[in-house]
Amino acid sequence: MKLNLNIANKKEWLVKEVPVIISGPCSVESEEQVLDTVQQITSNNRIDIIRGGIWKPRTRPNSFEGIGEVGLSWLKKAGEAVNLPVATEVANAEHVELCLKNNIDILWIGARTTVSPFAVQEIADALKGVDIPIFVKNPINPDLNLWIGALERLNAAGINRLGAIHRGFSSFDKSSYRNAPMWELPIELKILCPDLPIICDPSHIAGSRDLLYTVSQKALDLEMDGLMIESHFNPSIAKSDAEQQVSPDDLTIIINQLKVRTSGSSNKDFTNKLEELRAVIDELDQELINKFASRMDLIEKIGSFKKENGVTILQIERWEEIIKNRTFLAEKAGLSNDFIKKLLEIVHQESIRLQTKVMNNSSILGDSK
Ligand SMILES: C=C(O[C@@H]1C=C(C(=O)O)C=C[C@H]1O)C(=O)O
Repeated sequence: MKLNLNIANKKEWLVKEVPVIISGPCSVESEEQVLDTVQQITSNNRIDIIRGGIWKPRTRPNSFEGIGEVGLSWLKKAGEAVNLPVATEVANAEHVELCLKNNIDILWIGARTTVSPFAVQEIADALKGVDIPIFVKNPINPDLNLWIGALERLNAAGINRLGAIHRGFSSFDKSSYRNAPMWELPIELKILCPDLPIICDPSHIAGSRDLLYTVSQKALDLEMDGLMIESHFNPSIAKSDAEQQVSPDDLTIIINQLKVRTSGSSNKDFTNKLEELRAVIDELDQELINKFASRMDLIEKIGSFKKENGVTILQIERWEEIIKNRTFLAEKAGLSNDFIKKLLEIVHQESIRLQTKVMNNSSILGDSK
């Protein structure tokens, strides 16, 4: 099912050329810092929108919580100096009002605000009757409906220059990322609403400069419309997120390295070969489905035996044996360990679901096995 959002054509207001690049400091710190940064990053003529944080939601108190209202005019002036629109994050109605008073061109709702429907509704109400583009960052937890809900609330308030920003998700798992990308969520959003522009924020996903290029390139290969990359004229003295802000020179290097690929090609050799290969994939998928169906038939049979003999559904030893053996086989076949483990997990969940159905297929009035 597609989302029923009434949104303006992204090519008219935002995506003149892929990727749209939004850049600027994590936080506006001083009038000189924002102006210097903006002048230096725009010398490559590749920046479309200037960003700068004014109010910073910090996890713990006593770290830099943003310069506040005074920074709005510095941000706007810096944008005017390079003739580009400026964007900042809002978290409540007062922020919206101050941004509008200072002619900020674009607003975004941060990940910690998107999680709260009350906060999003307050912002949407403050925006009623205002024609301004708004981006919604994904909520910090991987809940697609919260993300969609925020977009719907803004759309219902009359905002139709809408976009989403993918900044990754908080996760307990230790990984090289600051926020797990979980690419499947923005992909699902894109499927549900193909017209919605999606911008990737590699700075918050990566959390460090060295991963910025890889994450940015992946976002473009997943057909995202643009990138929001934090930059600072001197990242080592930045008051917030110093490790993930990039210098103007490094920003240009990253942008120049990016490859923009197209979703199709008119080259006949390419399309013929692709069709051939896809026909083989279609057959293999059919085989996989048949095999899964046979496996699940057996699972149900085993379920009935277990039921007759009063044996539990979950058999940890057998399952551990399966994981050990199948990961060994998969590795020999050149498949990734992570892939096969995830696949087996889903298969096991389905086995348990089916056997639970078999076990419960009786009522207190009479066994219908
Ligand atoms: C099918 C069984 O039940 C469960 C499902 C399994 C499977 O999908 O292969 C394995 C072990 C059990 O946790 C079984 O006991 O063999």
